[in-house]
Amino acid sequence: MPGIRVKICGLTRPEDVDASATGGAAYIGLNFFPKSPRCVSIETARALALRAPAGLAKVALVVDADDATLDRIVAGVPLDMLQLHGRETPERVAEIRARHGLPVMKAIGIADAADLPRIDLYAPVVDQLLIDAKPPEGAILPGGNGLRFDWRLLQGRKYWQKPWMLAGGLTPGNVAEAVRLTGARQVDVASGVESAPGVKDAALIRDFVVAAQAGTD
Ligand SMILES: O=C(O)c1ccccc1NCC(=O)[C@H](O)[C@H](O)COP(=O)(O)O
Repeated sequence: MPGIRVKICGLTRPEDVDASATGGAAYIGLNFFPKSPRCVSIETARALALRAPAGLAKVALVVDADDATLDRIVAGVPLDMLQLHGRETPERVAEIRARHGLPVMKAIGIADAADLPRIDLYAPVVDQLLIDAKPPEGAILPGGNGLRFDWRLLQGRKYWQKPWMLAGGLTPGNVAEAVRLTGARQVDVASGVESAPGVKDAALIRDFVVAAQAGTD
């Protein structure tokens, strides 16, 4: 069985790229949501993406971005995937995927069982799904809040129609349990590997990747 693939989301500094690569991550996330403490400019994102070694996939995270914004990001940054973390409809997701020629991952917020059908709604139009905690009402950030949902909601549902990642409040201390409970083969983390918002911690990244693999033991 191949190992768990980890995405470290919201890198802001060159040393975060190095820590993700040496720590064994499979993906890095570059955040373009202006209100996020993890937001980077196109110039910074480009420098971070160019620093990533071959095999470390670069994912651009956007929230309800318009075409002009997406055009600038895609033209300026070498990318492997787009992550849509807003209220994009399935039609908009399909449009973005066709326009930019990049694989697209749609984030789906989960709070309770009533949210689960949205996964099947988006599955036909995406390359990957990011199953994340739903942000609380009125939250400034639609993701990256360090909140988890009840992982038991995903129990017994290992095989969606598309590859998927589990996210939301994961930490080095709980990711093994999350993997065991949900059967996730990919996990994503932002705040659980930070020493402060937007500041990744190399030791936490390393511990997180090791702990994620332990979930399959
Ligand atoms: O991380 C952010 O600041 C962010 C802002 C706006 C939209 C999405 C954002 N993060 C998306 C991610 O992929 C996070 O890794 C995911 O939501 C999990 O975050 P966390 O619970 O902090 O690990």
